[in-house]
Amino acid sequence: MTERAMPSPVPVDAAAWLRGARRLVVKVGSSTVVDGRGQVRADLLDPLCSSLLDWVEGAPRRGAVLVSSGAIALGWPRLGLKRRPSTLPDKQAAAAVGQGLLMAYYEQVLGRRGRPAAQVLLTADDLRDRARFNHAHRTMEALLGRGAVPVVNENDTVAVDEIKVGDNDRLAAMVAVLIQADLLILLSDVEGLFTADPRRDPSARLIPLVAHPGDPTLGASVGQPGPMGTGGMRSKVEAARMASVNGIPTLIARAAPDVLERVASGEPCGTLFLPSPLGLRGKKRWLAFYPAEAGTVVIDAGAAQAVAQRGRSLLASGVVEVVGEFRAGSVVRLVTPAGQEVGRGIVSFGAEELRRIKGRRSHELPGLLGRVRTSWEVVHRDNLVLAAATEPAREEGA
Ligand SMILES: Nc1ncnc2c1ncn2[C@@H]1O[C@H](COP(=O)(O)OP(=O)(O)O)[C@@H](O)[C@H]1O
Ligand SMILES: N[C@@H](CCC(=O)OP(=O)(O)O)C(=O)O
Repeated sequence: MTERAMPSPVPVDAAAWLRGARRLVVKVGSSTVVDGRGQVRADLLDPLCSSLLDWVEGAPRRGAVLVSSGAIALGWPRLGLKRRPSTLPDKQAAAAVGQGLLMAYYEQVLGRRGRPAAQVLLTADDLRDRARFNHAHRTMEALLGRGAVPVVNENDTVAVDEIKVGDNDRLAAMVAVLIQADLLILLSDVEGLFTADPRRDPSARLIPLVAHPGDPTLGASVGQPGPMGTGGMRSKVEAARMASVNGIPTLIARAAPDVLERVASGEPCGTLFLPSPLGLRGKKRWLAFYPAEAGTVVIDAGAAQAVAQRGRSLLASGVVEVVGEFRAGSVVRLVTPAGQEVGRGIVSFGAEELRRIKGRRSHELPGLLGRVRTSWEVVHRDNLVLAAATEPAREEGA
């Protein structure tokens, strides 16, 4: 776990990010939304929603998205179940009941301020496909442009493992990328990221600032989620990493009624994860989040260095092995022979062709494939994002 000072002029207090933000994503976990009796925690959420709208109305062209968990926790008592369900059909049934209750609450509380609450239910498939991602983006823009508050949750009723994002922390990071948010706030039942699970270790200390979210040792100390939570602190750290790679800072803080005011006033609270100075843009943002890779391309040390450190495209001469079956245009993982992930990218050749040309020089390729092309890059650098582990080397010099 690292607590390094940030050497650059990037703001290291959440207040500056919040003040300057135009787009904000706030995620509330199940324990924030639902009490032990299966009721909405209106005492907490009413003021929280109200301060969110105060922030939106505090400057022109601001918009906020709420990512809200709680459908299952609200739904199972209403469905007459004795305890939180453990089977998928029961969880899905509970979510179907609870999601309606959740939206009824948000419509009422946001409606008091004249703001429509817009239910947006997403699965990983909606963000995996570039065309669907763009549709979702346009819908969000339309909602924000008209002053609605999108209330996002995973589409639990239909989501099975293959199409699940899996937890709402990651979903919130994906939504932050989708709307090009300036700040992601993950609210939970804990002050922020600690050096150890504070429920188990009383000596655990709060980490106020994470300057390098890509640091692989970060998260080594995280324990299990709380009784209502799904992903726990691990998924929050992962979400913060995703956001950081995409140039978005993340604050993890305790969900208090006045938490946004406290952040805005500059009071130190929570853990702030700084964005990577090499924040991705456009297609690369999407690519970094593309959850399913169609195959793996093993590349040699020279190619890994060219791609990761010199910002070059991947050429056939650097390809050592091709794993899996995929078509041209698929997303593949690039790894070294030792298995270290270099990045992911959109490949210009199908697996079968790539096997024929691996290790060969560009001038040999027309003869091998029996056709000519204007470019022979296997993965063009514009279609490539580096793995978090390879980012810091470039960040230092940036
Ligand atoms: N290193 C850590 N720092 C902070 N919290 C941790 C850590 N390890 C485990 N936790 C636990 O993670 C819980 C928050 O995650 P979770 O229960 O999933 O919340 P939510 O429902 O808000 O998403 C906290 O209650 C805390 O006990
Ligand atoms: N989609 C689920 C929540 C999933 C989830 O990630 O929950 P949490 O860890 O409490 O944010 C629901 O609405 O019940």
